Amino acid sequence: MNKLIKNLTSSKIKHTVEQADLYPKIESSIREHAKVQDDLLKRAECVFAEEVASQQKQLEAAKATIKQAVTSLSPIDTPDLTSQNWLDFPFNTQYIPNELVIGYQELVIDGETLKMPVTVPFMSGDDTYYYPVQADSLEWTQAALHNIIMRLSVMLPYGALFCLLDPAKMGENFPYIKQLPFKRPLSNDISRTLEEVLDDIKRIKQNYLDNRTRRLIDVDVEIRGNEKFEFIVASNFPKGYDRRSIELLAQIANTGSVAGKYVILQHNQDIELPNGASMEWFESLKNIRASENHIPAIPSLDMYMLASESICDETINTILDGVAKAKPKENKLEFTDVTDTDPNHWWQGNTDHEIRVAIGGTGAKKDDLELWFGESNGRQICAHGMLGAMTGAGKSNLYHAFIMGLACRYSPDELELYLIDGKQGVEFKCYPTLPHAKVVSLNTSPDLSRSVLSELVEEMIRRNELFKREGYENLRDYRRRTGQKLPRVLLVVDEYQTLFEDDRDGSGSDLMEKLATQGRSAGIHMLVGSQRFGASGMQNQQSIFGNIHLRIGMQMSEADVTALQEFGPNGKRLLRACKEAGQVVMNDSAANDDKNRAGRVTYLSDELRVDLIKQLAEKWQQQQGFANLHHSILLDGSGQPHLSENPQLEKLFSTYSAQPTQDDWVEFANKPEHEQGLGEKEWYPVEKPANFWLGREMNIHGQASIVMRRRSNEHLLFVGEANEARSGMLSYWLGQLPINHAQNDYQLYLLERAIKGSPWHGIMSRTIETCCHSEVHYRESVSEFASDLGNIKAEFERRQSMDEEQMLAQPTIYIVVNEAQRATELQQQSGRYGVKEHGDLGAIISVLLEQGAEYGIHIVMSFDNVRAVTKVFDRRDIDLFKHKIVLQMSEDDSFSVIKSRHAALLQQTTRVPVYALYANASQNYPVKFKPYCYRDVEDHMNELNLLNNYLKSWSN
Ligand SMILES: Nc1ncnc2c1ncn2[C@@H]1O[C@H](COP(=O)(O)OP(=O)(O)OP(=O)(O)O)[C@@H](O)[C@H]1O
Repeated sequence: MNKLIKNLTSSKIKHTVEQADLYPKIESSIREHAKVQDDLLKRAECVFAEEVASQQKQLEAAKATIKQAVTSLSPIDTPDLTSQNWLDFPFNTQYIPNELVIGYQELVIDGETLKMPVTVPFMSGDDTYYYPVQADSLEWTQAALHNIIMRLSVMLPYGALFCLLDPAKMGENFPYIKQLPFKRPLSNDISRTLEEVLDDIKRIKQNYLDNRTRRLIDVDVEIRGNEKFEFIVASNFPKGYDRRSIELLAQIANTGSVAGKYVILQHNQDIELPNGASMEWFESLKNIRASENHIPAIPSLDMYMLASESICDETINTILDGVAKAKPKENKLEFTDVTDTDPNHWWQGNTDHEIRVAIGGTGAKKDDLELWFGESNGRQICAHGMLGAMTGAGKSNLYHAFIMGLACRYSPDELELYLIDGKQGVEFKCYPTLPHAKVVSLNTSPDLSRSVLSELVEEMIRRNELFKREGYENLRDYRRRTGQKLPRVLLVVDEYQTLFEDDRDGSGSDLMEKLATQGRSAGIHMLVGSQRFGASGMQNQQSIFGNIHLRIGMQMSEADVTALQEFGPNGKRLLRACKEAGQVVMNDSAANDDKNRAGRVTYLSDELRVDLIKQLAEKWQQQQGFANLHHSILLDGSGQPHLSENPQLEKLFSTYSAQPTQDDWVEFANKPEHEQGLGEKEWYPVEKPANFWLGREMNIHGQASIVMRRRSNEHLLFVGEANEARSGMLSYWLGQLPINHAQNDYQLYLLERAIKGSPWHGIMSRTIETCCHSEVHYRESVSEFASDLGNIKAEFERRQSMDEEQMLAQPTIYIVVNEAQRATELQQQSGRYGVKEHGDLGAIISVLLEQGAEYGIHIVMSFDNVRAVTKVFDRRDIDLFKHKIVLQMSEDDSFSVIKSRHAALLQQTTRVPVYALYANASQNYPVKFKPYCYRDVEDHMNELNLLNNYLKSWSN
């Protein structure tokens, strides 16, 4: 610039432009220009200095960040495992190692050397790795393997399974192998071990993976459950490997990562591969030390990678002790993940062609495992199902998830449930108030379970006849064309083998076959469960199983899986993998082994179940405008029945608001039992029939009752030791007199001989005081009773001369003797020729037994033993009791009272519940039932009060 000015001001140029008068202008422009340039330079210098300062600042900040990052690395990312305090590490979280630390880089910052972790991509892709090793690097690469194994143990304390291969030194290179909580057992033949790994890969692919979920790592943890990731680590490969085992290992390396199996090799390149084997077989194997695998922390800094530091035994022990104590977090798939529990969204389903609900998930989805019965839209049929699972496998929970899922989806007029628990089962005890539950049976005896099936078979026949009559093919057709909401029925039987126990005539198999083959068209489906699929004693197995299209298996013993016929090889492989409660394999295409679906059932807690049942019950009650909550028919095999639970009694009082007329009684008696009537066709008012409920029969509707009429020998005899049953039955019999007779329509003469001070004394008087309002003659002394009998005899003689019309107007007379064994005055005495003869009282009773009933005079006697009966009556007299109720007794006694040994078999297996037998002279077979028993005063009073309240409702 100065040079330019100098030139311009030289004399020569000055002279040239002087005349033009330009010089001053040029000079001022140049000076101005020079000044601008100077300013610019100064400003540039200034800006540069600022930028340098800012960059310096950034560099310092970056250094601080790096320092901070390195010093606050979490223990799982720290390159040096030995430097950590593993004693305090919680080992309670799973960290999926998408990036695995395999060593460190050193970075010097301000004179301080920092160790930066070096990572490789790991479980996120198909990466498998090898350490290339020559003889001199064998040792440090072995240390690197230990580091990786320990780091994976820390990261996946209950999710890592190790398969540590060291065939040449037989495991010596992994001295801590025993301490690892999860390791694959190794067989002497390495190929066999590797084949097992490959089998496992197949199983996992089948079990969890599909188009949507391609890798185990992507499967929901709730569904994956305790399925582990496996790390196959081979030391000093290929020493000790033959061609086959290398081929298998390569196959695992190439295909295993999707199934969570990852291979890491220490490849000793000084050892030649066996003939024909090639490292090329390992398609995705990467050199772990090659820098392209690493994600360097600061790419622009050229740093040297060092291997992991060797890890000391103490650290290994501490880590493995911690891992051994690690408890997996419970990964439950919750019922609420799958089912909408908002009552406003319930009951949207329609059961025209099927019932279907999700009970869990198979893979990435939580709700794609469905159970269904009916005909799917594609016309696939699934009539019935069978569930096999060992105890603890989650069978009960599956029933609950299914039942409650259905109950939320379908309203009670779309679906009815019959739920039968096994012999000792009370799993379904929460369901009586579920509005869908029609029958709930607990502690179900074989007889009882068969009777429920029998009821369903009858329902099936009724339905199929209805469809046929009205010209419809099946339930779907009927519902669609008539718009009638006839509900589908689902029968669930837990421990279904009970059906075939003590089943001499094969009726259990028969009933099951009928339902299996014809139930579907009537919309009746069964889900039966047991520990095994088959059941001993089951007949017609082929025909039954042919209609069980759905098979559900849960965890089972190895032997049971092997013996299974209901699943093919694929299904069995999946079943073997069911290692936890809730894991399930389903196949809804009977024997098609390609249709297996494996997954996990949702978990439904007891509290939630009870709460949902309550809400469902309330919703139904509101919707129907019922005064009371719904109550299903509850059968309990273990307890005695209560009169207050008798649905026929309830029906009688709810139907008639006053004492029923003769016509009402005919109507009620003729009504079938499934409509809560008596199912009694022979009910003629001229015979003044009276019905007495004495207990519950071993079937759904059957209430054990006797009808006493004005016909010959209509008398009642109770015999047996069980006092609570005899006293119970007799007292409730007494309580029912006013149900059958209006006031003044009957007279009761009762001799009570129960021992004063015993628990049985006072039962009858209490009943009479509470319930009987008619003419009652209660006696405890035989002499008073004797005079009553004298009067009755006179009345009997009076009635003998009456015509039918007059007779009908006479009240019925009941003569009752309780604890008759203690009324010795009734006993026969040896006569003059050693022949036994009736005394005065016995003679009257004998006459009345023979002829009294036609004249409306009935005798009811209760004895605690058969010997006492035979002391009062001879064989002929005993036969004059048309109705006999006997309790457990010896065979001889049973023969002498009911002419069969059935009463000797009543309490064959248990003392409770108490059973009784009703032998009716005009029926061939005695009927077993559970009698109403006397338990204690409070219970007795409650029952009597209820009865009295009913009776009062008639007199108001
Ligand atoms: N789907 C599930 N998810 C998680 N845990 C479950 C699941 N199902 C069951 N369990 C757990 O397993 C335990 C046993 O389940 P469940 O009572 O249903 O088994 P079970 O096969 O009916 O056994 P048992 O025959 O002995 O009654 C339950 O207490 C529950 O904690």
